[in-house]
Amino acid sequence: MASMSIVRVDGVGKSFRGLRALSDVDFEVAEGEILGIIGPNGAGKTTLFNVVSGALAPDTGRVAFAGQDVTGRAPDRIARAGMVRTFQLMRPFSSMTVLENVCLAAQHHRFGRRKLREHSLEVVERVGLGPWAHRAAPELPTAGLKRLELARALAMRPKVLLLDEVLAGLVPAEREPVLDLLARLREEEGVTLLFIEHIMAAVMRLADRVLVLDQGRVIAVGSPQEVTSDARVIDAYLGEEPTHADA
Ligand SMILES: Nc1ncnc2c1ncn2[C@@H]1O[C@H](COP(=O)(O)OP(=O)(O)OP(=O)(O)O)[C@@H](O)[C@H]1O
Repeated sequence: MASMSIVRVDGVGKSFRGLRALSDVDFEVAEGEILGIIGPNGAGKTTLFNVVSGALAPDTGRVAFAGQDVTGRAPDRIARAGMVRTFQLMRPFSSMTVLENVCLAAQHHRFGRRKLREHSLEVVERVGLGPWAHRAAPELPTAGLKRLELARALAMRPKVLLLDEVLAGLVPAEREPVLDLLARLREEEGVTLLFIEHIMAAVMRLADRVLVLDQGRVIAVGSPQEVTSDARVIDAYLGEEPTHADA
């Protein structure tokens, strides 16, 4: 079957000592598409990213990126091939500046020293951390650390970016520029985005399609409107909306 999809997940299952974190997960993402991933705590969202990015080998099923089977391939190889993830808890190298942290992520491009710094500084400015470029990374407030995590991923020039709750811990005013940046990445560079997010307003605004996980299974896939009016989704997740309130 001819396919335009850049990411393809087929029959993925993963258990942790008998706990089925993922069961028979299938989906495809088209190049340049923005896929939101939602679901209650423990639904398997992060585990799915771990499998797709190579951090965890699935028990069953396959992951393909750009037509290549990458199942079980090392995460750094997958990242270098162009599928890059961010982490919920970012760990900057504490003895380094913001810029140095980004340079480190960009290093695999084998740019010369000057080009590496130029490229990294561009990315630092792009995420709005220009004024912080030469400060020690741990001095950044939460919103800054989130941006640094995004900058490190962008420095790798991803074709596919997997974002694990990039908005968590940000106040609404801090979210807007991040959402704008993500929308621009797709518009201007055709970057494909998969993003795990609890903030529904952000999902509604950014996602072309939404995939809903519950207890390790895909219970719905569709447009944000379709998914949010789906009775199963309301039951499993949106019904408890107050616990996901924006606070
Ligand atoms: N390395 C691990 N060892 C054992 N159990 C794990 C491991 N990773 C995840 N799990 C379990 O697998 C299930 C799915 O977890 P996962 O973190 O993928 O869910 P999630 O949807 O990302 O949740 P959250 O929204 O809280 O981040 C949970 O029950 C979790 O406790």
